[in-house]
Amino acid sequence: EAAARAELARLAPLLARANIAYHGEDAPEISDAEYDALKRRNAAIEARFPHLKRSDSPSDRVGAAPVDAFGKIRHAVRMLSLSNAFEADDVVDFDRSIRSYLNLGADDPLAYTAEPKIDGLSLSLRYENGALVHAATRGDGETGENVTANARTIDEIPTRLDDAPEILEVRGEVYMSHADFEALNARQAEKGQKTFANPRNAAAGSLRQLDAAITKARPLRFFAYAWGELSAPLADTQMQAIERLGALGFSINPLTRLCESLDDLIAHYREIEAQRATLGYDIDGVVYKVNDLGLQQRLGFRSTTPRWAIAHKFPAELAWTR
Ligand SMILES: NC(=O)n1nc(-c2ccco2)nc1N
Repeated sequence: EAAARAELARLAPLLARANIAYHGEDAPEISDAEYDALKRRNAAIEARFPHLKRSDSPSDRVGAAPVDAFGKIRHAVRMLSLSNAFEADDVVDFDRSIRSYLNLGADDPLAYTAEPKIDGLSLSLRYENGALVHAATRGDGETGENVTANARTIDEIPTRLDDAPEILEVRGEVYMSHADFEALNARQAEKGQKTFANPRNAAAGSLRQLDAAITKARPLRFFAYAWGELSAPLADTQMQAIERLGALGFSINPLTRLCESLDDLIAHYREIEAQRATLGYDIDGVVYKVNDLGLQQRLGFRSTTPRWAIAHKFPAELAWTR
């Protein structure tokens, strides 16, 4: 017990600093895999000794507090992170927990979508009557940074939509391709300016610029995969909603698939993993979501993650090796 208390006391500041570096200065000190492992360790101790959970526990935090330099935007619908699955057994547990929550039998049909988990930074885009009114980073999940001028410079982010619901918040990932990342670092080095550790940091550092002209000069991409506030439903299922976002003009990841069974999910995970090295951009897993939006509604959210989705991560790559 005393050892557990001491370990939690050691982990809290370590994870807090790693969190700021990862989300704040866009230059992490420890790898994602180490960060994930420390968070798992912390959660395991808290599960074993619930009364020892600290008030500054990293388990309750999503993302990082927005920095003041940007204006702040309060998300109408919280932007959450995803719980992680590392082994196939975690995926079986995920499906089982959903079936028990919904009183579904083991053999009742339950479809999921499987989408590549883009390793970039989350962005929320608010459209009113088809016009982009603001763009915000995730921040701490409740409040993000206003990066509207920056988002407008990204080609794959439409500033006007036809046939959209009056209020439509689209969520997705801003990312940079490997080729664009290498070329940017070469230009940065030539100019004697800082180079980036990996494409995610390059994307975050390029989007979170107070001078949008700098963002405009950076090769940023965007995949849409979720939504926030809606004045009318996009569709009845996750798959149809994604297709509707595509029809509205957003880039949708072509590896997104509807899976009718767990075996389909795992098969598609392996399919995406097999293509990982040739995609030309970083992914760090596959996101499974319950396809029926009525069931998603019933499943709802835990404190920081949806019950209806999980991120099935790939084994960590030893270092950023490309
Ligand atoms: N990062 C990423 O690619 N994500 N993240 C979600 C997500 C997070 C919460 C709801 O959906 N979905 C995908 N494809």
